[in-house]
Amino acid sequence: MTDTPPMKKCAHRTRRSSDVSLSATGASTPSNQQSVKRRVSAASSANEKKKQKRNSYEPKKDQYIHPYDHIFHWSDRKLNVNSYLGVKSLRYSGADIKLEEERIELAAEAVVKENKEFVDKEFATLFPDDNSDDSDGDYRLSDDEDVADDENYSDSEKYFEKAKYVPLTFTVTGETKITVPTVRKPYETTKMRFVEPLTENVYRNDQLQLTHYPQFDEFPVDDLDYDAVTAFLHRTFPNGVHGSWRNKFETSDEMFYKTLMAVLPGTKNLDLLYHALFNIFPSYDALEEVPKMFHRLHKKYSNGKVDSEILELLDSLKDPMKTKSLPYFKKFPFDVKYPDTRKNFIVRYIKITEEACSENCYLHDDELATRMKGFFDHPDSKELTLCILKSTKRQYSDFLNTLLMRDDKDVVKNFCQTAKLFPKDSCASWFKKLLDSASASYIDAMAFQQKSYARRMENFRHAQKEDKKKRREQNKGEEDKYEDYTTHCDHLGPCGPGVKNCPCKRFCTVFCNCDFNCNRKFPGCECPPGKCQARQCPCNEMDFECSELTCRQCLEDDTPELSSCDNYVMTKGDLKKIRVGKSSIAGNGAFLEEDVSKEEFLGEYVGERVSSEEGERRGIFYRLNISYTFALADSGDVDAMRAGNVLRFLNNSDEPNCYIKYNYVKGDLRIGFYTLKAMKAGEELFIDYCYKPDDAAMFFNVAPCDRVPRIKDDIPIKEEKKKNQTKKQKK
Ligand SMILES: C[S@@+](CC[C@H](N)C(=O)[O-])C[C@H]1O[C@@H](n2cnc3c(N)ncnc32)[C@H](O)[C@@H]1O
Repeated sequence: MTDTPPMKKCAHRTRRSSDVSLSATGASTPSNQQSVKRRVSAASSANEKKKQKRNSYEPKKDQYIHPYDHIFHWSDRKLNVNSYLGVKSLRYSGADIKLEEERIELAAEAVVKENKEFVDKEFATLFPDDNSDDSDGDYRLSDDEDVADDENYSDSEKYFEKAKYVPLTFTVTGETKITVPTVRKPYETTKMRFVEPLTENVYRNDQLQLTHYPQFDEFPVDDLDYDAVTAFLHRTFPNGVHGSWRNKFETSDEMFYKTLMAVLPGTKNLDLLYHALFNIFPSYDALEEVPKMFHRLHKKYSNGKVDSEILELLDSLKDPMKTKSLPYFKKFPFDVKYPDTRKNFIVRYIKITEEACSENCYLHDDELATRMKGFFDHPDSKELTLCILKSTKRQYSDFLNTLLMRDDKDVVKNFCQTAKLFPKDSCASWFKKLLDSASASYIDAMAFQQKSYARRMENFRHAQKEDKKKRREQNKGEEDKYEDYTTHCDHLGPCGPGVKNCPCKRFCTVFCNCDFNCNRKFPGCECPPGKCQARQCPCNEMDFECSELTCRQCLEDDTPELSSCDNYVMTKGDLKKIRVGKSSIAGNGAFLEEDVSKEEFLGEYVGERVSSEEGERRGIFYRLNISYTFALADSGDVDAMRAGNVLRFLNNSDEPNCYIKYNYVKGDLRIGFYTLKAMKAGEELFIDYCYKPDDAAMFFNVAPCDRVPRIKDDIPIKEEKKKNQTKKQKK
């Protein structure tokens, strides 16, 4: 788990292994429950703070606006999209949501009615002589059956009454009273388990809504309290359980789209609209995904008559996949996404406006008019082409970032508008600074040479030393933790933890989009082949696997069969021959199928790469059975429950023959398994899970059926047991 305290005894060779352990996430020991709660409450207070901060958001003049800041957030923060609709942004309350819901419900009812009429008409043409005779196999309910159906099933309360499962209200210790929507006990089904084989981690989103209730018969107890488990699930998933709440309108995509189009013209606040939509149609993905889906549906169902106003509106909503709310989306192959990473400039086009904004407008400046000529592609052009150097001066960077890094757009349509946001200088003066930072041709821009490796390494080490000093003062000597190096930066100007636009906390990597001479960019190593296992190798020192983007020499002789670099094993995806067999300790285990030597790489522990929060949620189910989750400090979890490789079968031992070492591969933290000694084929492999005593007691000594939480409480069961015992004694 993310905040696992120092482990009892750990054979890991990793220097900072205390950050990580095979997670016993969700184990139902009291201490663990408390820690989950603590984490939840800490997270919620942090969220509250974030929310407050967002609500008080007022873009200041002069403020750099990062592209992500324009992305739609689920808050009542003021958004440009509302001004597009010609109304002011509104803050909203519960009553506002209710009103909005009513508006949507009306529209949805109309769409459903229209659809029903359409279907009826279709049927009428298909079966013009139909007189409800089902003799030809076309079964239709008789009038009587229709009534019975209505009476028994249309009203959910009556339905539940009939089924003897009524909604239950109860108080969870120390928490608020909640009403639990009841579910019917599912039919008996056979268990189905399979694991998808993986060769590398796959990134998974947070699943904020549970897609379906679990098969309760999977839980190995007879007296399981279904209602309590249901309540627990509702508390665990922020967006509830699919289909269990107000899912009044189970509709098709098309009907959902029609409802949206019906309500959109009267919309005063998009935040509110989406919030209410989600309340009514919870089955339509998580809250964060609705805007994206809206875009997709519009493209699909507008029948070629794409409404440009709507599209513009949708564009302004942006793709929430890019936001930080879904932490792992940002990690998709950025080395492909940013192929220009190694270049030191960006290209932008500036549209020359027709009207001057003021007396000090750049359009009135003769000197600038002459300079501009050098940036036109041809004499009649109305757009300047600029190659802007990323290493622009700090004094200019706020302005240039706001002007050029917005909306991922290449063309700046209104220079004066941005200049107005920075009134400390005139429009003409900002334009001059823009031209100062740019070249007119790629060739000129490329002419800036990359500094030598030795120079870059020297700058890097110096910057790291300075940072470390500062951190030591701030953290009072606390040990460095593993960090997430996939937050690559993408801005102009210098980098660093104190710099507004730079998300890189510790240092930049080759995947960052900053200038190639950036002082904070890790330059890789220059070791000869086969020498990178030594701690003297800068990559090894940083727990980074060598990369062909930074390290030239060690990978020079690399072939698909044989790696010339010994710090490249996980990138290559090497895996020793290992089979699954009956363990000498518990359940299945992993056995060698070839001889290995000491300190040999066995393979990477792969699975679904999820956020720590998602790991916690999944852990709630795993505590009922078995856990395959590895926690990676603050970088999330690797869960091999549903997908993984053979290394998921390694059991725990206090005398392990393998150990774990964590390495960054392409900036992402990954788990490597290594041997502690030479071994022969046939031997079973073990690692030390580094569990806390509570977790060990839970997962190693307690049968799964005894781990099941009886939230409604144990008392009736205990009393039942006592009664039985006294009966027996009497006999
Ligand atoms: C990653 S799995 C290991 C493979 C597992 N034995 C199987 O059959 O799939 C971890 C689970 O194995 C079991 N386990 C591992 N080491 C154990 C040990 N030393 N004693 C008891 N159970 C153990 C626990 O149930 C634990 O949650």
